[in-house]
Amino acid sequence: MLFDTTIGFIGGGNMAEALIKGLLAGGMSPGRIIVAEPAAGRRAFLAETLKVKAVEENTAAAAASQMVVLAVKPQVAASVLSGLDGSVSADKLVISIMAGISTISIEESLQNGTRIVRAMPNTPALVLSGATAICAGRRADAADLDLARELFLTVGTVATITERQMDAVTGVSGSGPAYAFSFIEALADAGVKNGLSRDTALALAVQTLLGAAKLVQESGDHPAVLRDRVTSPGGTTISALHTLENGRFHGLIMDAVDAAVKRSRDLAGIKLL
Ligand SMILES: NC(=O)C1=CN([C@@H]2O[C@H](COP(=O)(O)OP(=O)(O)OC[C@H]3O[C@@H](n4cnc5c(N)ncnc54)[C@H](OP(=O)(O)O)[C@@H]3O)[C@@H](O)[C@H]2O)C=CC1
Ligand SMILES: O=C(O)[C@@H]1CCC=N1
Repeated sequence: MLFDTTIGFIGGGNMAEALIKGLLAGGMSPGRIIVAEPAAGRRAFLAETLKVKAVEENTAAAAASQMVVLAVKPQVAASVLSGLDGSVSADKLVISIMAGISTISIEESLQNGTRIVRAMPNTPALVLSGATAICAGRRADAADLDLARELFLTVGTVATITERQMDAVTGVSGSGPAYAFSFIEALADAGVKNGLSRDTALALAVQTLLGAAKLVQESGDHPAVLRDRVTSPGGTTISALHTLENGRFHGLIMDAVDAAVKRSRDLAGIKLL
């Protein structure tokens, strides 16, 4: 059971905060959560606002926990993993949310038979609307995947995938909120350009994205079908869509995701040993 588990976060940044908030909202006791974070100000913030234990040493958080969540940047993975020494004993479940870093490389770096589950969450987890994909490392079993699923279900939806699909997930839903934020910003800017106040333009843009996403989700209709229902013959929408397609909107989004997928594959090249 997830809520009977003690969880140690290595790295107390954006994603750790989002996941901890979800766990607490789901009913987890803050006393079961310990975060290792080098920045004193950040430790104080996490301890004060979330009432969790925040420590400086990664080994202290790992040693005190049954589940260890690796929530540091991939670029510091090598030094963090080597610094964990024996604090991650083989009986612990390790969950890595680091982009690009494979379960095999973490297994080889820890060298003690630890079970690893890899996950790719996203920042809407902060408002319990995240989308996470998980996959098992070589030694993780069904119970480990279930526990990880329970963890990420506290902050949104969870899909189980193969590790080969993890780079694609990173490009689509891991990085995806950033594309959506850019789209919302551009839509609001266009409203301001055409005379709306900034507040009104932003509120309309946000609700339009929220509503459109909800309509896709709840209707089950293909987005192209729903788009046709907005697009009156000779109307305004088709003029806008024409402009988007002249700018290769569809292809541009696909190219952008391809770039993120490629970067995720490149990050896998970071040597952990
Ligand atoms: N942000 C996102 O949308 C997503 C991120 N991820 C993955 O999650 C991981 C964390 O990302 P995110 O939370 O955004 O990043 P952040 O930079 O916000 O968080 C990382 C935290 O780790 C701390 N840190 C740095 N060095 C160490 C160390 N040696 N030991 C312990 N902690 C350390 C950082 O402190 P300081 O700032 O002082 O250096 C920071 O607080 C990354 O691997 C990323 O790929 C996955 C999905 C989505
Ligand atoms: O930009 C990044 O590398 C991380 C991984 C997915 C979202 N943010």
